Amino acid sequence: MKAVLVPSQLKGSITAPASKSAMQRACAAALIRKGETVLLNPGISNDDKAALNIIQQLGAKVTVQDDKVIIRSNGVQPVYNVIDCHESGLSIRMFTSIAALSDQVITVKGSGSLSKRPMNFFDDVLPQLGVSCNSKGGYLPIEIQGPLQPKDITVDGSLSSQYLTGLLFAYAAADAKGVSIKVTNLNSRPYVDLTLQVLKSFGLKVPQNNNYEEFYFDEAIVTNDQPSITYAVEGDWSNAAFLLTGAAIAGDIQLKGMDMNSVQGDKAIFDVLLKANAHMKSENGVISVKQSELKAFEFDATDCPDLFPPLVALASHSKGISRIKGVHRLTHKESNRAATLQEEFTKLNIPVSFEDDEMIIEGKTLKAAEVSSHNDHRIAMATAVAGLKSEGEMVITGAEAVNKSYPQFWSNIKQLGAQLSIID
Ligand SMILES: O=C(O)C1=C[C@@H](OP(=O)(O)O)[C@@H](O)[C@H](O)C1
Ligand SMILES: C=C(OP(=O)(O)O)C(=O)O
Repeated sequence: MKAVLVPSQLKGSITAPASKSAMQRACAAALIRKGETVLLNPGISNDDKAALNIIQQLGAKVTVQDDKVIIRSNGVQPVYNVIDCHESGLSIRMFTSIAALSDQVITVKGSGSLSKRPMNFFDDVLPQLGVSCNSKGGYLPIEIQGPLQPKDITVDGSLSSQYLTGLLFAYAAADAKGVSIKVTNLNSRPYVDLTLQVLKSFGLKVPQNNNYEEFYFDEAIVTNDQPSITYAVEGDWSNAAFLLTGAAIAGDIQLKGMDMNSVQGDKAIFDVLLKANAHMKSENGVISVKQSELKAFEFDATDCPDLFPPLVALASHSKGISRIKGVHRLTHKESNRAATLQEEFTKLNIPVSFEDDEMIIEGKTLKAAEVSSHNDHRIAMATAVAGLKSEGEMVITGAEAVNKSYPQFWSNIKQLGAQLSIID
């Protein structure tokens, strides 16, 4: 699928999509919690659908209604010996440890970009917890057989925080007592805060966080006496970043549905936009952003790597040289985002270079070109919002990649006034 975009202005009011990070965690929590969960504002992205399917494969009963999802579960009781994570990094890294709570042999599979993302963490760690684990040389598919037994363990958190998230859910579900997960070099820390917040919201056991170096599950017994809980999935700061950046480049919009007190690390987009001289404010639950003369900025995105793509779009329209730190965090995403951002923005006349762990972007007049999403939703959306102000018609191939996190992206920006055609 191709998106053909003519320079345009975004104007009007829109509600942000649901956070797939919160939605997938809520699915995991609803599976391990015994009882009924009502999810309000459920996500509809491919990653969210993958999570809803996985929890059914692991025994939960799911009813999807117009504006809510009802999940009934009695804990992990697989009804199928395969779980399919499609392209979701979070789902595979979270549900592999959760599925290992069962004593059945389970094959964990995925597709597309996920087949190229490393999973050797499981080969190293799960056997230490009594789980047999065989991956295909550190890649998918992975065959596991538990039951996982929580033990004192030390894991590496440098590649991804998602593995730790999976272990925290699995330990909470297994009612871990007096054990700790020690973690070295943890990156993407706000995502772990979100995990702890979801555990708490679902009445599950929350470990003590000792400076992101140790997560200690104490001896206390947690009783789950709420037969039904309701959880509202919050708005997604990671994808809101594209709408806000697009409006700062070429527009005047009001964005609803964002929690300014969210623990999502990508909320930092608000401060970076202000730093870049965007005209924006947050009032009564609505964020307003209006186009302005943008100026270069510096930002450390080590703990919020998903902000790189929208920030490169922002930098491309910001006068001067912007510097974004944390490039090493980009290698193992849906694409190698350091390489794909450089490749695609170079086509648009925007010089992107690297110095140590920093990406350096020069703001210049954007030339229109045909760019590729590399099957990476964030590359598709970054090039699109950058192309709102350019010297001609832009073509984005592989436009369907947005379905991974934000299937409504093209229709949402069209509704805001982007002159856009989608060609199958
Ligand atoms: O836990 C999560 O919801 C996520 C964690 C981050 O991954 P890493 O921890 O691998 O950086 C982020 O990039 C991903 O999009 C979602
Ligand atoms: C990297 C991402 O997601 P995941 O790792 O969950 O596939 C993303 O959404 O940018």
